[in-house]
Amino acid sequence: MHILIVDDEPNIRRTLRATFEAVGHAVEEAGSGAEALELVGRRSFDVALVDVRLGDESGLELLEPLLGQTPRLAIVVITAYASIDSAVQAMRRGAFDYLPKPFTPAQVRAVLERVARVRGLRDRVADLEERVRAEIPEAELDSPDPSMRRAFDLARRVAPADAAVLLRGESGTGKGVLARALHAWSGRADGPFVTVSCPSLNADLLEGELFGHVRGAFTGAVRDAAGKVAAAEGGALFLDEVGDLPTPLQPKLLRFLQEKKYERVGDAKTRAADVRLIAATNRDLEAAVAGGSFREDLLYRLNVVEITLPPLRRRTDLLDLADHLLGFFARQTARRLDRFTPEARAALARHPWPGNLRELRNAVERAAMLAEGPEIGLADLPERIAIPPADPAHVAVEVGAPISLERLEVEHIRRVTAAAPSLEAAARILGMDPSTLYRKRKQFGI
Ligand SMILES: Nc1ncnc2c1ncn2[C@@H]1O[C@H](COP(=O)(O)OP(=O)(O)OP(=O)(O)O)[C@@H](O)[C@H]1O
Repeated sequence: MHILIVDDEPNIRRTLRATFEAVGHAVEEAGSGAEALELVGRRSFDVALVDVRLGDESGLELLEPLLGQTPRLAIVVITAYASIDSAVQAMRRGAFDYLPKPFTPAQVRAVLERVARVRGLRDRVADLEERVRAEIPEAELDSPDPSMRRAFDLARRVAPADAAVLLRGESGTGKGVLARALHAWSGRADGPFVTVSCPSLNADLLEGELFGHVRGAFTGAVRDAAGKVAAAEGGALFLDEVGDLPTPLQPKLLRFLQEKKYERVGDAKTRAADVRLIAATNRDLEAAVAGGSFREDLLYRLNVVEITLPPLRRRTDLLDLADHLLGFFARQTARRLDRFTPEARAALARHPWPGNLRELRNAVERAAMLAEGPEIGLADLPERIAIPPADPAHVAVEVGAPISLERLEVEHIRRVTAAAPSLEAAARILGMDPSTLYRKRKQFGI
């Protein structure tokens, strides 16, 4: 490390220099505050040891300008009187630690080890954030919006614990992205992150997918399979849309949460797994509990920690996000895309975004492809965003009404799905593949 010693006593400087150089650090000395600032202006340091008494000056006054120049600098304050007072003051002003005089070489080394450890952790967090971004390159894991900031702060705080986390929010608000980030910020980051999507056409298939099965356990089980719980060993299992977990599977998941034990379908052998559970839902699970489709005890096991993501239309940073995504797609397409026109911004701000971030991302990606100049105009946005509905309250959504085909499609899918006994049945009525129905529900935020 590069270490700066700021002390007006040459003897102390000499002793410290010898201690540090003996273990391979590079050292510079300053006898006054002015000298220290001069040196910091010229090159970067990892650690500064600053004596509280610098002749007539106070070392404490030096903290702010030093940190102003190098925010990452770890400042260790040396105080002759071992006075708690000046140490507390120093820490309040951003010092990393303090050393009471007289100190032994072992104490000095211990402080440096702490600096190195904290620095290592900080670098690791930055590295992990980078990896999450690489996986979802447009992900913005910071936000000035108060409710988003609360959500990100909470996620960072609970990430290291092994407790189950329940992510709530409408479709497309970023629950999947946050689940990955949470995992990347946890101590299990080197372990796998495995996703299971709970809306399934068949409880048996889902049970097999989750816990594994032996050959012949059910139709289609042609060979033994280990399942996703086993695949997530040492890492995290992300249960997407957990509100759609079929009722027969709920007691099995509950047992797994309580005991970390499970059996493969068709196998009597009990197996154990070390897996952290992250679940997401866009449903009102309390209402599902009241209606009897979701077990209350399972809900209380899943929501040890609950993080709610706000819908995009309520976020104060909607336009910042649009700018962020525009920057991302400009880089990706190597095109010059500077900004949205004021009209386009107004349309973005007015749109209700039923598909939330997913819809915004898709709209910006599309606009980035269509736009000719450096500005994104109204014409580059999808019609439903660019043109506000004439008077939505008075135009009935029905065949032949003056509305777009898309609005009709959304309404039709919504009604058929609500009336059908299962998603499979709804897909059959609509004449589409169940996976297409699943995708469309996501796309339109149904
Ligand atoms: N933090 C973010 N920054 C930028 N884009 C994001 C962020 N979070 C989500 N998105 C965008 O929105 C899309 C949808 O996010 P994600 O799949 O996490 O939502 P979700 O809430 O899990 O949706 P669903 O409930 O439908 O599964 C992502 O693919 C990404 O493009």
